[in-house]
Amino acid sequence: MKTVLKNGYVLIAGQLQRADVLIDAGMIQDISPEIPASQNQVVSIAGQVILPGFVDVHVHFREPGYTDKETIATGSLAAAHGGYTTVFSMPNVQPVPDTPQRWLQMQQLNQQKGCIHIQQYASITRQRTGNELVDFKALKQVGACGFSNDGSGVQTAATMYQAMQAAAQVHLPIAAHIEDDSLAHGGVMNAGLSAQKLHLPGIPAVSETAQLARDLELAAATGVHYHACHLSTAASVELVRAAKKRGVNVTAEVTPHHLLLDESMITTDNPLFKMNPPLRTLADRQALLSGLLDGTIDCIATDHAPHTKLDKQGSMLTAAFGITGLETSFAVLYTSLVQSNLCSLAQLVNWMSTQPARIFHLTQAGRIAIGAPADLTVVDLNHWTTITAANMLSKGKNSPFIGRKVAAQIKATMVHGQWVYQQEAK
Ligand SMILES: NC(=O)N[C@@H](CC(=O)O)C(=O)O
Ligand SMILES: [Zn+2]
Ligand SMILES: [Zn+2]
Repeated sequence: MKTVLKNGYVLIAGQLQRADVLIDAGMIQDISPEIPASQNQVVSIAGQVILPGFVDVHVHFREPGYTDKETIATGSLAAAHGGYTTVFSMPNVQPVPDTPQRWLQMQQLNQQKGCIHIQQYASITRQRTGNELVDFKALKQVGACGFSNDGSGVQTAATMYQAMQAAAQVHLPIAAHIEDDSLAHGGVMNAGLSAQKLHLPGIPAVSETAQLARDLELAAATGVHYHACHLSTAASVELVRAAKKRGVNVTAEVTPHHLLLDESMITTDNPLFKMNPPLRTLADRQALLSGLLDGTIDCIATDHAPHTKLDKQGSMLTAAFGITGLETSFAVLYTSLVQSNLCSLAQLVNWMSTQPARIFHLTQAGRIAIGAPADLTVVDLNHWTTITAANMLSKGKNSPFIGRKVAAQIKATMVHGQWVYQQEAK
C-alpha cells in the first residue's frame, strides 16, 4: 500500500512549502500540493515539516565490547529519535574491525540490529594503536566507508603518511581524530581560565593544531581525502581554510557541543562537560560557527559517545571522555542557531543531511526528491519542551544539554518508507 504524508511542509529550494509526499516501495513517488487520499494510507502531519533524514558521519555504538554503554539497537534507535537515517560508526569497539573478517562481522551486526542505515569505519592501524597498518585494499573490497583511529590520533607521521597513501589508492577517506599525545597528556578540559580556577589539568589547543598542520601537509602530498573530525579551535578552522584555498582535499566536521558550549560554562568539576577534544573558549566557538557559515567546515557530526552512569560519575579527573548527541542535536541547534537568526533552517539541514551525504559520496541520502529513497524525518518546529534523561532512548544519559529548553521536536523518522521512530501520541 502507498503512504501519503498529508498537509505538511517540505523544504524545497531552501523554502518551506506546503506539500504532500507520496511514498511507495520505500521511495518518494510524488511531491505536490494536493495528493488524493484514495487507495493510499494517509498520515496527517498538519503543520509539521518533512526534512531529509539526517546523516551523522561520527557516532560510537559500543557493540561489540562495551554493550553496557550502548548497543547497535539502542544507538540506532537513539539516532532515529534524533531524526537520523544514516550514521557512520567508529571502530573503537572490541574486537576492532581491523581485518576484512572482523569488519564483515561488525557489518553483519549493524545490519541485524540497527534500525537505520549504518556505515562502518575500519581502523587505520591494527588494534587501533601502534604503527602496523590495516589492509586498506581488502577493507575497501568488503565495504568499509573509510578509516579512522578515532579515540586517539595517529602519533607517528610516517604511519599517517603511509596510511594516507594507501587510502588514496583505494579512494577512501581517512577520518582523523587529531591529537598529539605528547602535548595533551593528562589534561581533562581546555587549558584555560576555567581549568585554572578548578585546579584541573588542561589540554592545550596546540595538541590539536600541531597535528592538524602535520596532517594537512601529508594530505597535500598524498592527495587523500582527509576528513578532520570534531574541530575545536579557531586556529584549526584557519588551517583548514588555508588548506582548502590551496586545493588540499580536506573536509571537516564540528559537533553541536563545540558550537553551543564553551569552557566558561564549566563552573564545577562536572564530568558531563568532559569530552575530547574539550570545550574551548568563546572565541573558538565563534570561529567554528564562522567556519561553518563560510563553508570551511562542511558538516555537523555529533560524536555521540555514550557512557554508563558509573563511567561518568565523580571528578573530571577520572571520568570517561565523551557525551551523547544524537537525540539532542537538531533541537539544540535549531533553537540556538535558527531561532536566533544565526543561520537559516535550510543551512542547518544542509549541514546535518545534504553536506555529510555529499562529502562521503552517499548519492541516495541527504535529499528529498521524486525517485529518492524515503529516508525522512518529520519535525515540529513550534513545540517547546525540556530535554530530559527520561526521554532518551540511548543507554547513555551523559548529556550536558539535559535541562535545556528547546523549540523543536522530532515527531517521526522513516527509513526506506518504514517508520523507525514515531513519537507516542499524547
Ligand atoms: N569524544 C570523546 O570524548 N570520546 C569518544 C572518542 C573520540 O571521539 O575521540 C569515545 O569513544 O568515547
Ligand atoms: Zn575523536
Ligand atoms: Zn568520536
